[in-house]
Amino acid sequence: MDEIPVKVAVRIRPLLSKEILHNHQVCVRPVPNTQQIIIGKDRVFTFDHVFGKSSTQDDVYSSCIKPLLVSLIEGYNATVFAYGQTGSGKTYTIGGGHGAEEEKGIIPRAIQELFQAISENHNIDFTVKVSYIEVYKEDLRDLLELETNVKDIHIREDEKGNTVIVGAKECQVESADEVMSLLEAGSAVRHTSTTQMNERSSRSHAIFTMSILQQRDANNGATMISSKFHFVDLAGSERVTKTGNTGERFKESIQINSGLLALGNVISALADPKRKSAHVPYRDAKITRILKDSLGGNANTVMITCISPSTSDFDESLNSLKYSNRAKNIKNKPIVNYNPDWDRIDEMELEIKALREALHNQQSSRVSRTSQVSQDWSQEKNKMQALEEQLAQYQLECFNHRHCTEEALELLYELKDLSGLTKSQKNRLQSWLAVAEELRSDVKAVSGTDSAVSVGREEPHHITILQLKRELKKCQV
Ligand SMILES: Nc1ncnc2c1ncn2[C@@H]1O[C@H](COP(=O)(O)OP(=O)(O)OP(=O)(O)O)[C@@H](O)[C@H]1O
Repeated sequence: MDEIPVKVAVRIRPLLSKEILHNHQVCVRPVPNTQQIIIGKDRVFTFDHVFGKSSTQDDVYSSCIKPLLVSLIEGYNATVFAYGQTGSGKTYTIGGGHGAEEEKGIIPRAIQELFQAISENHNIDFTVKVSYIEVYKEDLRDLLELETNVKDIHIREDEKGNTVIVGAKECQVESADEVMSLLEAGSAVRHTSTTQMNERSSRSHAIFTMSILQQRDANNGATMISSKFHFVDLAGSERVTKTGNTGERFKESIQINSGLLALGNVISALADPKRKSAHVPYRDAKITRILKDSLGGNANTVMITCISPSTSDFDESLNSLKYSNRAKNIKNKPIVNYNPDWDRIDEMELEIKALREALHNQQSSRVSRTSQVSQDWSQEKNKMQALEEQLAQYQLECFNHRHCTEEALELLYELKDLSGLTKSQKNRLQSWLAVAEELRSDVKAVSGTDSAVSVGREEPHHITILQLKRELKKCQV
């Protein structure tokens, strides 16, 4: 598997009218007939492509993107990402679908060319799908389906380690016009706002993806090939002091800068010549997770660094050039993606796994609630049982008392009939009989009617339990 370096292009935009008005000077320019750029008096950098202020959209597309589109159709994944300070020309270069024909950026041109190639390749059956998401303050938003909850869009890795975004809408498209309307609709709802540095500043990282599936003639070898082209318009790096951002814009700046810092750390780790097994901090931000395959992975990648020519932006431009200079050392290993069904199955498996996890979490919270209820219920049941036993015990004691009283009474009556008792004995016997009679009527009052007792003579506590159980059932209903 060949290693191919990430290609880095630098584009210098022209001075804007307001900069000309304020008499800004130019501090950076291309060195004629080379791929070099000079900033300040003598800082020179070399890149794969350098585009000066009069470069056209077509120049950038033809040199940087056309080869990627060719490789896309061959089955390789491709990525182009625009990096640079706020207001340096990233969105202009990537192109959100607006503007006159010659002003159209990379995406509209790639769409046009892809459908041109499809119409010329009659023996290949193409299926094209597009998705469009943004990373806004570390949340993923579906720009083609705004109703989708941000929590339902996830970045996952399939078993081969490829990055997949699950949960975002993928629209199957049949024509360039159809893709253009989706691109325009998505770009219109992207987070943008006016800042001191840019009238229409992108406040999010946007990722427009075209996925193509090709079914080729079986005689030509592989039957199915799939590939993806990511077009990434990063939010611009910004100095909070310079932008004067406050409130919500300030919070956005912090998130934007920390995402770009994470990207810088990934680039540094990958570009370090001493790196062999060193950790690459892809997981530090959503944007670096999304770009994992494109930086050090299996895609053909082009980074386009946009810079402002103005002396007032000297520091930012120099930083961008240093950042991009490092990125040149990143090596990717592009591969052709055969049998996309497997990839689709992997994606579906990941989706199922995510759904299973969600279901499991839901179930376990329900189980814990149910187990609390059943715990309470079993405590109540135990209490009832203890009460039942206690009552049965009382009932039994009561029965014994009554039994003793009855026997005592019988004996006393027998004694009463005996002759030869002294008067005082007769008197004592009489008073015992009175006490015993009284006791019997008390016990009767407590233990119920005679009939109940007569049945209960055998097993009085069972009757109580049965009654209690009936009462219990009534309570349970
Ligand atoms: N090569 C160019 N030729 C002419 N105008 C340009 C060029 N590049 C950028 N501009 C103009 O500069 C302004 C800022 O450009 P753009 O919005 O693309 O910057 P950005 O880098 O995307 O900014 P942010 O990060 O704030 O979104 C726009 O008015 C755009 O039309």
